[in-house]
Amino acid sequence: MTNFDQIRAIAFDLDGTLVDSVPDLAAATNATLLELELPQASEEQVRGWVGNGAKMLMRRALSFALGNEVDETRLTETMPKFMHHYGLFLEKHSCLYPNVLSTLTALKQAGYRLAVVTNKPYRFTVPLLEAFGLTDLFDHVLGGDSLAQMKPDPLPLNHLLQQWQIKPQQLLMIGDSKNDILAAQSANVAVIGLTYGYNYGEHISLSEPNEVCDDFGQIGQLLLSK
Ligand SMILES: O=C(O)COP(=O)(O)O
Ligand SMILES: [Mg+2]
Repeated sequence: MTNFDQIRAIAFDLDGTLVDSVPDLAAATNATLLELELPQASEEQVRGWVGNGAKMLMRRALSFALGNEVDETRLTETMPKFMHHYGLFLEKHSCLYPNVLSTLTALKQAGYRLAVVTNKPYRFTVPLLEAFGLTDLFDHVLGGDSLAQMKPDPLPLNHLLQQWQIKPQQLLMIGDSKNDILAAQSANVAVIGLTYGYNYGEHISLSEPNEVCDDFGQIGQLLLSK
């Protein structure tokens, strides 16, 4: 088992890790497609499109609905529609995964510094955390548009290392997608992969995280049972 003794700070992914947000992402995607008079997508399809931010989600949705590569102008015109619809849904059908609140609270109480590093646009990230009572747990919140690059680029994690003035071996990333694992590996940061989230239908162990967990509560067991 990986030794996490040096870890002082933890960066959490959001969608598919803390919050099951696909029902609302699917509702907003379909509201957008409906407005464009395009065919609807299933929740299962949308689940496979989440992971690289809102623009990539709409690129994949339009490409499905139109049956071809998406014209950039059309995508640019569609984004405000999606952002409007998602802002209306946001947390309506979303929920926290089991053991998230209790584990985050225990980690915070144990002295770990916590951050959110998501590819979701920042403007949706903050109200979503607020809706689930998580805001006060995190010292830093980085959205997909907070910096010049999003995961799988290591920039958000390198940014945290700088903000917190800690070494890569003191930071741990926790996420459900290969984008989280790749970002951590590129930043030389240890990473735990979760099996219950969204990873394009691929098992997270294929990305070779340091540990794999099926339940968020197991993170507490790995980091608090000393
Ligand atoms: O919004 C997305 O595409 C994914 O967001 P995540 O990075 O929190 O999983
Ligand atoms: Mg995720």
